[in-house]
Amino acid sequence: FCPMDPRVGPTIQISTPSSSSLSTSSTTQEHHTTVELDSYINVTVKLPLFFHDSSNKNTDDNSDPSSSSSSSLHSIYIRPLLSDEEVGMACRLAEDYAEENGRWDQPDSERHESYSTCDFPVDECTELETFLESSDFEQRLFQQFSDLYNIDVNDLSYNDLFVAYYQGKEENQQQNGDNDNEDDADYTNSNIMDRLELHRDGSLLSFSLLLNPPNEFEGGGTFYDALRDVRPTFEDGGILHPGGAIRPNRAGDAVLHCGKILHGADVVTSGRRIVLVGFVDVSKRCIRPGALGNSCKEWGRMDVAKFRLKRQEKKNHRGWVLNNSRWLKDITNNAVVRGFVPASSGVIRRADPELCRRRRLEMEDLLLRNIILPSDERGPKDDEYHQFSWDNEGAISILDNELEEQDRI
Ligand SMILES: O=C(O)CCC(=O)C(=O)O
Ligand SMILES: [Fe+2]
Repeated sequence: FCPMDPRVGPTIQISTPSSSSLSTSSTTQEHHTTVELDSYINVTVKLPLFFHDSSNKNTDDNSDPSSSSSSSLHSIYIRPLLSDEEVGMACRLAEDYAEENGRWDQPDSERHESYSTCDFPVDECTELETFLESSDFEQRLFQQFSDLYNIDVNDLSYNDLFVAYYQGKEENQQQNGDNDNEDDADYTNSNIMDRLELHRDGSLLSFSLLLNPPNEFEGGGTFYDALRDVRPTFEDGGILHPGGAIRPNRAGDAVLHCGKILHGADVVTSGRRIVLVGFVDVSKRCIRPGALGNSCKEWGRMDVAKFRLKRQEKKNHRGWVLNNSRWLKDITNNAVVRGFVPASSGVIRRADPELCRRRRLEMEDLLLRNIILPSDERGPKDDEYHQFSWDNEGAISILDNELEEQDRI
């Protein structure tokens, strides 16, 4: 066993939810969701570990016990959150609203500046918002997050909740079939998205809940860089796919994950995929100060390496001829002294995509081990405004604050 080997298989658990964790029956509600959800399966996919701390062989040294093992954030959880009946209703309400208002025709770059998606926020559509409220959706979701990550529901809050739409490029072409200019790729492909590139969310926790039936599209799902080389096994219920995509096999199932895990939406090759996506913030009292800032600095370094290589490549030459004749007049014809400096191999080496990916995954692994403080290290439960006194804690926590203002990074 080598902890550095990303090909270590995932730990996948399948179980039916315990009625205590997901009971949706409520005597106070007029509608009846009963415990239908309990009959659906749960799947948990654990990310391989990438970080191997060779300097910390001494197990007596407990200077940073939090970084010594994987945490609940290393797992991706597929959980039923809406019943068949509920998800059918939610999907219809979302579709009607989006169609009437043209909300899925192009990415909304005002709401999500980087990595825009074709979407609309739930609070824009009163019918859907009211329906989700009447179904106690938030309570169900937060309870699920709370159970999975050991965070009090009072420490969770929505940062964003929206319905996103992906569509295969083929469908776009058919829809625009009256256009007979085949060269006009922009027109035939339209602005509708078929995927979302790898990114991290601004929120610590995220989910995407499939609203339409999985037989309405091919491809799609949420994919994770850390699962790229993990081989699916028959035990995963057909949910994990080669390349690292997780595709729930029933509408109403949600994929819950830490938003800081590098992920994206896999290409929808045909049909349309509608998902309810949420970014969920965790109060600062539960977060280790500086943890996110440190990881971002490392990830930034990888981006800089890539950028430097691109710049070097643009120069389009293989090196620099030294001109030492000004200083070494007597031996100007000596080729050794004249010299030739090749374009920096260090720049090429540091920007190697696999090396950068490995380093990014190591930092991600460390972040997942560290970012949530153990319950006994969390500050007092306080009113929300207490969060903002953080600026006193120095530059790194200010960096954390700035990062939190972004929706996707
Ligand atoms: O579509 C998905 O499953 C993932 C979407 C996502 O990552 C996002 O909207 O930030
Ligand atoms: Fe995301």
